[in-house]
Amino acid sequence: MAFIIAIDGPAASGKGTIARALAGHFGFHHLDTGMLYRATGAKGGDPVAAARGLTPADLARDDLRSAEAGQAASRIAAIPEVRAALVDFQRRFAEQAPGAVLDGRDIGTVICPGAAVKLYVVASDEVRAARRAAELGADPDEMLAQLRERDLRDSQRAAAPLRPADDAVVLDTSALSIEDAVARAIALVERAR
Ligand SMILES: Nc1ncnc2c1ncn2[C@@H]1O[C@H](COP(=O)(O)OP(=O)(O)OP(=O)(O)O)[C@@H](O)[C@H]1O
Ligand SMILES: Nc1ccn([C@@H]2O[C@H](COP(=O)(O)O)[C@@H](O)[C@H]2O)c(=O)n1
Repeated sequence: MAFIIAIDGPAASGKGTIARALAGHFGFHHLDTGMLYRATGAKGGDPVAAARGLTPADLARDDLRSAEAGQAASRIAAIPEVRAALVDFQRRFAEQAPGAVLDGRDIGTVICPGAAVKLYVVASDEVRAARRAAELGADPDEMLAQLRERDLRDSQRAAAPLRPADDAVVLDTSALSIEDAVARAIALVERAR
């Protein structure tokens, strides 16, 4: 049976950074599930048809990491039929041997509720905005407003809202370097293996 690590949390909290590092450390597969929603939103047209017809080329677009793509993703991610269209792919990905790390918003709660390890990665709003602004070369205040708007939409939607699973371990990266955050995550996984 595959060893599944589920990582959820609000925007720019460091989920992807930790997920990639864990996958590299343990030799596991990694899926950034936010890219599925970003690619769906970026396709335009009917979002349900877009999600059902996602192709590798859609996921390889070079404009998916932008703030605009994040906002578009968050809007279409509230549509239950869009989410339903992406479930099977994510669950199949998670079952790959020897293990998989998936990061997103509903991995521990909906996609992989039986995951061996569940992390809920958080950081203060200001720290997240500063990190994302530095990454995108954007204004931190504008970033702060955008992240808060996205988090609110993601946590208030009826379908698979952003929230920690009851059995998730919360990891606050506000005051942690990337190296320290990754070291803590590795220690948590080691404990569960
Ligand atoms: N502990 C940390 N210290 C400093 N910078 C960090 C830390 N963790 C992540 N970062 C940086 O913050 C930014 C956001 O991190 P990351 O992309 O991992 O967040 P995320 O939660 O996956 O975001 P999203 O929700 O948009 O997918 C990146 O530029 C990353 O390099
Ligand atoms: N499992 C997931 C992953 C993402 N979303 C939505 O996509 C948006 C973009 O995600 P990023 O991780 O790339 O920032 C995000 O704001 C969510 O609306 C989701 O619903 N479920």
